[in-house]
Amino acid sequence: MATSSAQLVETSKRLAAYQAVKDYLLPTYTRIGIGSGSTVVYVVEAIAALGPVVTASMTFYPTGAQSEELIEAAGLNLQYINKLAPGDQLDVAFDGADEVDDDLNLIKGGGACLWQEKIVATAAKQFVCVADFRKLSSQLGTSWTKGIPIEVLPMAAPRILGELKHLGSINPKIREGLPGKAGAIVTDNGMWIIDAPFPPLASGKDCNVDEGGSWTVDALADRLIKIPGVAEIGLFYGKNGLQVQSGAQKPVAAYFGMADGTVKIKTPPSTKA
Ligand SMILES: O=C[C@H](O)[C@H](O)[C@H](O)COP(=O)(O)O
Repeated sequence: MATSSAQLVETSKRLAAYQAVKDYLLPTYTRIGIGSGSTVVYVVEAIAALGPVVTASMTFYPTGAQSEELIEAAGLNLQYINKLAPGDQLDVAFDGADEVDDDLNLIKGGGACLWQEKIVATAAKQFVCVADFRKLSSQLGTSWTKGIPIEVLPMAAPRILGELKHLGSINPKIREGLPGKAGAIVTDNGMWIIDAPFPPLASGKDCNVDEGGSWTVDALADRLIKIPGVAEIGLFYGKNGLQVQSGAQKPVAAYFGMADGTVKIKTPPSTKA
């Protein structure tokens, strides 16, 4: 029987997740971050498959209601990031992405989780991204064209939409809830999501938007996060994950399940900070 494209995507997610867990979950680790989305389901499956001999000494930190349920349903030990002592770190965190560029900048938040994801990813010594082949991209905004997800305080949403248009976003919109349910989608944190499409974002620090050019990831992210009422943005950017232990928003590695059954692993250049 021919494999449907939906099956191919699921198989790819699974491949990436199992390989990432094999490479990055050491049996000595005790604190592990678990992100959100459909690819992370396979991360939890791969971890649970290791059995209690390996996982009983581990504690798992979710990034929202979905991953909390995943952890509990798999019989893994659940703990919350607010219980992590100041200065303590997770050994590793796994999470998905909506788009990944050549420098491992990410767009996240397609499933309305991003704020807690950023807190958990940056609390980890190593953040590892898992995805399928559709997420590979040379520039953010090329394959994920729905816009950058931005988590906002509801009362500030109209003003933020105006600011985003001013910065060059093309038709930013408040994300609607489920079909048949009127009103905006509400995040795990009681916020709304605005999806803000921008032309494809170059990587790096130089910004020439004032001369009619386009934004770079870092320049746009630095502007968006400063808009009053913005709680967090779905751009994971800045120093690469090999440069800083904990605090990095970018992964130390991104795993992509490919359509041909292989796994492509992208890592950042190991340049000094
Ligand atoms: O809001 C959702 C999260 O950022 C997800 O990690 C992201 O959307 C990728 O999800 P999926 O693995 O379902 O493609």
